[in-house]
Amino acid sequence: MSTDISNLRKFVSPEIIFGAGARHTVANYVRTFGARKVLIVSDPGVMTAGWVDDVITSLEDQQIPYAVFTGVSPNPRCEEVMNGAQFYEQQGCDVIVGIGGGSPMDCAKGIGIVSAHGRHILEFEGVDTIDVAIPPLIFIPTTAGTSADVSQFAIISDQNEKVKFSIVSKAVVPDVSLIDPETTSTMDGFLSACTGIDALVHAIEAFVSTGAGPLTDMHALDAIRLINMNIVPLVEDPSDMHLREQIMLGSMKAGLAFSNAILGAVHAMSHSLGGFLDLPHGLCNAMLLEHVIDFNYSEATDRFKVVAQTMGIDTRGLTTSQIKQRLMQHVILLKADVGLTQKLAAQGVSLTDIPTLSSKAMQDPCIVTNPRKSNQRDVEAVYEEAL
Ligand SMILES: NC(=O)c1ccc[n+]([C@@H]2O[C@H](COP(=O)([O-])OP(=O)(O)OC[C@H]3O[C@@H](n4cnc5c(N)ncnc54)[C@H](O)[C@@H]3O)[C@@H](O)[C@H]2O)c1
Ligand SMILES: [Fe+2]
Repeated sequence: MSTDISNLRKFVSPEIIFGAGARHTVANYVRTFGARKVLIVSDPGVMTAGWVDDVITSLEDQQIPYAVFTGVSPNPRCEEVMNGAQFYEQQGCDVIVGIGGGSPMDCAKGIGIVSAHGRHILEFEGVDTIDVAIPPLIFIPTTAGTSADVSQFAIISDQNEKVKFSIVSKAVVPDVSLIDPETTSTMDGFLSACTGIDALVHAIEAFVSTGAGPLTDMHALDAIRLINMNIVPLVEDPSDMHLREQIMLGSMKAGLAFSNAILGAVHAMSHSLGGFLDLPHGLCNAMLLEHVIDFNYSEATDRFKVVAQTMGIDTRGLTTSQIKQRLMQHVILLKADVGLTQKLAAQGVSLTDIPTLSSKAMQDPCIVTNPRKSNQRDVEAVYEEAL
């Protein structure tokens, strides 16, 4: 009997511990890897918020040696990965705990890759480029957005080329993800909005991706429902821990979906934009979302109809074109309600930048699973709409 391998689907995920207080169990998980010394990777903002101290307390309670690396900026850079890998070697570490948003977690993945291979991080751009086992990774996300703690992506910024590049591999799925909604309580409204919209984009792009399937769809739809329902109330009342938990759950489900179904043009274009202007990742996605939906809609009408219904739009009696308009309008209003009304031009993008931005977006792996095949001119037109 022959098997058509194009019909096969795989699903990867870390061991996940979800719930308030999960971060305090970090030393127990470190122990299971027999760690000699732990490298904690974080950034100054997360350090100031106090979350790194909780990791240190947990490790000290069990007399586990550690070193702390916080030289990571938003949109983590190649040099930061290389510095972190050098520090990891100097300190004789053998397990990595990443605590923070997507930036420290991606930098931690990069440190693991570089220390295992002894080569520059730039050499690992692309899909399945990792051929040596990397050190155990235990992650604690402090934003409810990127889900780098469950994903097989690492996104690093190359400031020589002014572009962010993707490393996609099962090897960068962490071993353990301690998802603790309490860590998101110190995010301000803008960060909560940017990261929440990033998670929503993950879920929508995963659901309409050409890599979508039965193993990812339920996570994507649950994520859309949870984020759509709770993100505006959360930004209005950032202290509501129940809402924080719902958005964290939505983010995790979006992460499981996109890690396995991959993403689409919003992320391809957003990586290009974020590398070019060093803007917050969620903001880049927000500025592009409805314009990419507009471009993609005709190639995935049935799927977008389900997205619209999941966001509470009553599609009965509506034509395809009316559903599309209602969905785009809903997305614009949702973004406005969380304070994200920015346009590309005001962020520093000019018409003459668009060919370069587009050619870089065309090289991003996320463009491959976009539901509508796109050429460079298509991508340019979408950037122009978003100006
Ligand atoms: N690997 C993946 O699967 C994946 C997916 C999407 C995005 N990303 C990447 O993740 C990065 C963005 O990550 P992000 O949006 O989580 O933000 P971030 O990690 O860049 O953090 C942004 C700022 O928020 C601060 N911060 C983080 N958590 C905080 C908290 N709980 N309280 C107070 N301040 C806090 C940080 O100190 C930092 O100054 C981008 O580089 C993006 O490309 C990766
Ligand atoms: Fe993202």
